[in-house]
Amino acid sequence: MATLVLLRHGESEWNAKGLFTGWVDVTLSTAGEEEARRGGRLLLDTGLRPDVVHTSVLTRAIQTANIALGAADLLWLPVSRTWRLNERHYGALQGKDKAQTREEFGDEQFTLWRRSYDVPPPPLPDDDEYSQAGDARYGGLPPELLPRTECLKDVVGRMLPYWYDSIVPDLAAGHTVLVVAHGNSLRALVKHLDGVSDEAIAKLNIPTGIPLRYELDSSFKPVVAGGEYLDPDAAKAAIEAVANQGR
Ligand SMILES: O=C(O)[C@@H](CO)OP(=O)(O)O
Repeated sequence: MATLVLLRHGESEWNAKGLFTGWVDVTLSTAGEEEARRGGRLLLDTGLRPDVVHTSVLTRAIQTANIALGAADLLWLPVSRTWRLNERHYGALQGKDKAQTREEFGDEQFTLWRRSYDVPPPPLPDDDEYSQAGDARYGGLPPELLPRTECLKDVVGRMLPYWYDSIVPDLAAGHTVLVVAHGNSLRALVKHLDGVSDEAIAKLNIPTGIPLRYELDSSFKPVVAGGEYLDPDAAKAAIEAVANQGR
């Protein structure tokens, strides 16, 4: 048996403003910092002690990991960072207001772009103010791997190599692993773990700042489907709020 804990970053400045964010590197809001602290305290209070941490290379996930680990008195843990755990690249929607996008393109198109498994938004031009084309943190990536847009299926495709090559070996070594990432990169991981269908994943949302614990069997599959949020009541309300964004 191995233990995996998933934590979505706390509310970001752009979550608070209702903007599509994707790879734009925004920071946590004050409420998001508090959510990250609460996440760390939940780990401490439930006696769930990670041994290693994996995050994306986006500031909001790194801040969340630092704040949560600080609250759990675990700032010394080893941390690995990878672009493969980044939020979904939201293409031409990055920087756009969710409610305005829904009004302009209609509910069907909005929901298709936001939650369908395999329909990406239009690509983001490299000269757009919200492009990551010149961002130093991706300088070491082969250019063909740097996305200009992604659907969830693309995120599953770029996240899984990291799951198999870096996270599974930690689990196999007996470590309790904490993954601090994003709404859609965690949806991609949950889809893989729980074998969620392409249709059903559209309805699955991840709340900010509430640790989700999975016990995994020897094949690294969940013993209990869907795992267990450390604060189930708070998670229920927060999941609803994510589902209703832009409405
Ligand atoms: O804007 C984004 O990058 C994501 C997560 O905040 O939004 P959504 O939940 O709409 O996919």
